[in-house]
Amino acid sequence: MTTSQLTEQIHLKKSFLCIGLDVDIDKIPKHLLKEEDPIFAFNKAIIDATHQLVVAYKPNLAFYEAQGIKGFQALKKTIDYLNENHPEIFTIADAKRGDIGNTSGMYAKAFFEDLNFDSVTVAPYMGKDSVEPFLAYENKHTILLALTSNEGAFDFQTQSFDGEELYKKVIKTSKDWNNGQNLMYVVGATKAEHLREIRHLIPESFLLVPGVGAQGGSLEEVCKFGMNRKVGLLVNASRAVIYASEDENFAEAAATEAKKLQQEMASYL
Ligand SMILES: O=C(O)c1cc(=O)[nH]c(=O)n1[C@@H]1O[C@H](COP(=O)(O)O)[C@@H](O)[C@H]1O
Repeated sequence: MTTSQLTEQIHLKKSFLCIGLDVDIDKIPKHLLKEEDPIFAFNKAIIDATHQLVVAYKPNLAFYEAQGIKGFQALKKTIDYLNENHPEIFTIADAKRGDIGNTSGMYAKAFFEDLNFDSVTVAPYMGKDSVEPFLAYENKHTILLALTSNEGAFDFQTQSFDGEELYKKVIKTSKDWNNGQNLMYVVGATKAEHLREIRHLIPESFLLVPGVGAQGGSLEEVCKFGMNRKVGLLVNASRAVIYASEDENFAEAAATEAKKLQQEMASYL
């Protein structure tokens, strides 16, 4: 999917919501455990109830890997279900990968070819040759961790080296990498006050902004400082939406939470 197609969807749905499919088998409604594939059953119900309100879904790989082969099968079924039924929805493999070049090439093949995700999250720590194998794919997007939502972001990312904060160096340097036009960046909603400066560095790039809902980030602040003339934002919520209820009506409850976020987003568009 191209960024123009994504922007089109944002205007069509009046939403830049991404729902994080961070499915913890211990948190899903108990009645689903008798299903052959409880994780997929949960995802399918959430997708069926919310697809009109969102422009992206983001399964976090950790939740699937934690369930071994069954988790991988559920992930594969989920991405296939999305690609078959909702090809207009942007998909993000939240895998936070990045390794020496030939290994990154294999990660890129896994997420872009085998699983056919539109994008993958990548850590910048190993530099240019660890990220370029992802960038080589046309119409696929590499979402680089810039300033993350967690407390540990202050350990390295906001530290200054040669008078410049590391996350800014990451952003500036990455722009010159081959196929840098395929980059998007992660900026945590809990760090919204940094968005204004980030927008000076990358006025046009899409930002994936996790951290509203369970982590307490403000959607209003994110929009105020982070929105560009083409919107340029994907705001993710996982737990606050998908675990809105533990009862049989869990998908409806998730849709209600998603609708609240979508309506707030519509008011900023
Ligand atoms: O890359 C991410 O998506 C990510 C980056 C970041 O800085 N902070 C962050 O919370 N995330 C992910 O976004 C999701 C947030 O989940 P909730 O806090 O439940 O909404 C999780 O899948 C996190 O792994």
